Amino acid sequence: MTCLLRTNQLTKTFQGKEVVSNVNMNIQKGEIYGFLGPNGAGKTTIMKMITNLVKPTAGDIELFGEKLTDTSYHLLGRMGTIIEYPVFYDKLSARENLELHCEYMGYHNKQAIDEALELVKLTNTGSKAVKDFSLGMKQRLGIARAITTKPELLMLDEPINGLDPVGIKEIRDLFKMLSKEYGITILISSHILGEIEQMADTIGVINHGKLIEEVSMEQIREKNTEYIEFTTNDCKKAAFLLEKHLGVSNLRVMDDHIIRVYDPSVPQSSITKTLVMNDVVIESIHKKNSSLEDYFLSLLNGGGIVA
Ligand SMILES: Nc1ncnc2c1ncn2[C@@H]1O[C@H](COP(=O)(O)OP(=O)(O)OP(=O)(O)O)[C@@H](O)[C@H]1O
Repeated sequence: MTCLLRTNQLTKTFQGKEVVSNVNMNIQKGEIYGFLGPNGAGKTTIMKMITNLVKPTAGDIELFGEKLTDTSYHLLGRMGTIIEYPVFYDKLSARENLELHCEYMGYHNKQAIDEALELVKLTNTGSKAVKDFSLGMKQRLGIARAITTKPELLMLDEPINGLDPVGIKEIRDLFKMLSKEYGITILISSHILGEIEQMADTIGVINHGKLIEEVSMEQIREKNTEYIEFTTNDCKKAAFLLEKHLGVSNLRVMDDHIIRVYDPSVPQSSITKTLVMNDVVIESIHKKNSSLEDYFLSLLNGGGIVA
């Protein structure tokens, strides 16, 4: 696989505070890379450095195999971006905004504007001024603008903000289509883990400015395990009984009342029977699957994957 975007020890300090620390990211050509992290983790700052809007304090960025410098306009022209909320000429229509953008980018292909508007379902907005668009329509127009010039890399900072569930599904399908059919590489940040889970090939997890994990979804799915979770009044006694009577060693006490058993050979009925016969109350018991959310939370809490 070819690496389309790579950062080497990328670091940014604002007023003496390091907000991005030695980040080494690797985005392969053709993949959808999901960038996950809580508010303030540093995602937007990294994206701004990749588009030359913010200058790194240290480290560097390689785009399309070339080092990014202050004058790398030819590299930036091969990217489509939405960073923070897209800004438009408010009094102009969707089409007029895209025409201006194409002119600015030196991209002369009127048909591409029709195609982009069609892809984001904004063909029937006519002469309506963008100031009268809903937030979701503006987000869709931002995506149209980012894809009009047929970029090789699309970089989208929280692009589904403001969209309703139907809109989110449409945009998710659009990204997948752009990736599969047009071979566009996509870097997308989102707080909505389920969205990333359904779209991304690779995820990069960032917390406090550090990239704490870069892993393929395939690897995460392989690590995904079934477990039995139960709520009880006495975790300590329950854990002791399960170990003594059923030989369970792979369990995790989640809090004062919740235990997870990661042992596929132990049936749920044996757990219930053992605990009830020894006067431990079970308030609820379920079979569950560890999801990306569990994985993400365990990383952010400083642990490894639960398994
Ligand atoms: N221009 C700036 N001057 C000073 N501090 C800044 C500046 N831009 C960002 N920061 C700080 O850098 C940190 C990272 O912010 P950033 O916007 O990159 O995070 P984020 O992961 O994109 O979060 P969010 O999802 O909330 O946008 C935050 O603590 C933020 O306050």
